[in-house]
Amino acid sequence: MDTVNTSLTTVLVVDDEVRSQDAMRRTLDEDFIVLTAGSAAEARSLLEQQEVSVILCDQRMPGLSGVVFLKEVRERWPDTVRIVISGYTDTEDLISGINEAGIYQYILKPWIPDHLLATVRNAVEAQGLQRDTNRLHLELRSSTPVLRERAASNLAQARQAFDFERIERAPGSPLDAVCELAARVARYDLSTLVLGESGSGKELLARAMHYASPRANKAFVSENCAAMPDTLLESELFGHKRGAFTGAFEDHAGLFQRANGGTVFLDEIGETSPAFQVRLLRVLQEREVRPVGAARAVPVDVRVIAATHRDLEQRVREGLFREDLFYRIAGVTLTVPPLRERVGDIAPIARRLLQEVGQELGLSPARAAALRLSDEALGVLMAYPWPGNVRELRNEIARALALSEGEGLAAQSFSPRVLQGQTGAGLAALAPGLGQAASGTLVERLDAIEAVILRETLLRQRWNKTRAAKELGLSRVGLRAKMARFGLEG
Ligand SMILES: Nc1ncnc2c1ncn2[C@@H]1O[C@H](COP(=O)(O)OP(=O)(O)OP(=O)(O)O)[C@@H](O)[C@H]1O
Repeated sequence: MDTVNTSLTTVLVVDDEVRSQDAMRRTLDEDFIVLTAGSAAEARSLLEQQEVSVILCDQRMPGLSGVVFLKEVRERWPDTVRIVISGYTDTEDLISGINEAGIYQYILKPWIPDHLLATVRNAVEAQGLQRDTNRLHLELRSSTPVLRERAASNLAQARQAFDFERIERAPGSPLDAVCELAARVARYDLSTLVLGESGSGKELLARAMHYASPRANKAFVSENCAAMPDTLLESELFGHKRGAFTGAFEDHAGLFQRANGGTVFLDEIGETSPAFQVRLLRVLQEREVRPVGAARAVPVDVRVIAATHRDLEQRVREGLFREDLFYRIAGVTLTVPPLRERVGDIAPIARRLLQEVGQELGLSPARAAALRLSDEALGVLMAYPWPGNVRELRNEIARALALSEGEGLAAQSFSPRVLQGQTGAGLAALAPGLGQAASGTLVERLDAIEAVILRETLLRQRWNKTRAAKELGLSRVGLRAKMARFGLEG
């Protein structure tokens, strides 16, 4: 069992296979504190000792299935985000337990490191936002005048928190035009498609639209359509009736019903299967959902905002996305540019994130507001292309702030990949290294080329040695030996 650690975001991996534990740790430990447990008993004992934000639990463990354990976790530690990892899509046990255990996401083996990392990052964010939304809607439903008054003031706060003005940007930013159009269409029930790379701010924009619309006092619910197989996604969005499938012990209202009167944000719509697209199209056309196993459909009144990082029109041309659904969801299309195309936005966004993260780390609002970013630190942030966009910037600031002392961030606190300033720089950008290959013995020249290839791969893989070794067909040990030989450090 791991030693106990204290940190902002802790992820607990529960898996009886040490090799899987290690693989997950390697994928996650740049961004999170990762604890591992080989059994439910070990996991319980860790949970009793410290706060854990996310649990990744293998479905197959000796003596106890993942979802059964996660059901217990839900009861005892309800704020924990629960993710199950399984090699089996439709086992009865999994389906029956998944709703009761309140599973945030379901990841199929073999999992892909980037996807796993993105899922956990999203889960951490969702945890914070969901808590706020739940509180707000609980209070709005409550009936005493005092509580209603409080709820109204919470709604005012939410409106302020998700106002378009809170989408940080520099004067003249390309985001101005996007926000202006979004604000203009927010009050109409036009279906909206938000395009943009992962982490660029699509959900933030969708939320701002919701709170600027007449639907603001109803729920905003968000679902990542790439996260689960069709059967679960359908049950999650449209609900199911008791007895609809093995283990459906109770009626379950889907997100569309729960968001009635409000807004449903469907993230990663481009990843949905043709079968699911047909069902969604029917719901949107008929404005009613039929829960799985139900005889009758239920009318729903929701505004749908969909998002994707894909070129959806291209997918339509390739026959991967239904054209009729595309036109149904893309009444208005908004495109959030990647952060590298709006370098000017980095300074205001970084300052905002520094304050937010400072408060999350326990600083008072006044002390968090006093945190400063040195010019040198800002220069480093502006030189980096941010492939993971604002989400990556946020994680970098959180990490750097946790490591630094004093009143602000110094450039040295950033991680090596950000300090290097470039990812995907390519061989051309590393020409000085190649210059050394122009003279010397054959062995010396080949060495120089090898060093350049290693460095380029490591930069592109953000110094993740497992991925770099895999790409180059080396073992991790072999890669480390070569890095030591060429003086490369990550
Ligand atoms: N302009 C901005 N100002 C302040 N915070 C921002 C801005 N853009 C994004 N963020 C923050 O960055 C994080 C990622 O944004 P968001 O979740 O909206 O991205 P996304 O495009 O929906 O990502 P994904 O497609 O991966 O779900 C969130 O914490 C969000 O609040």
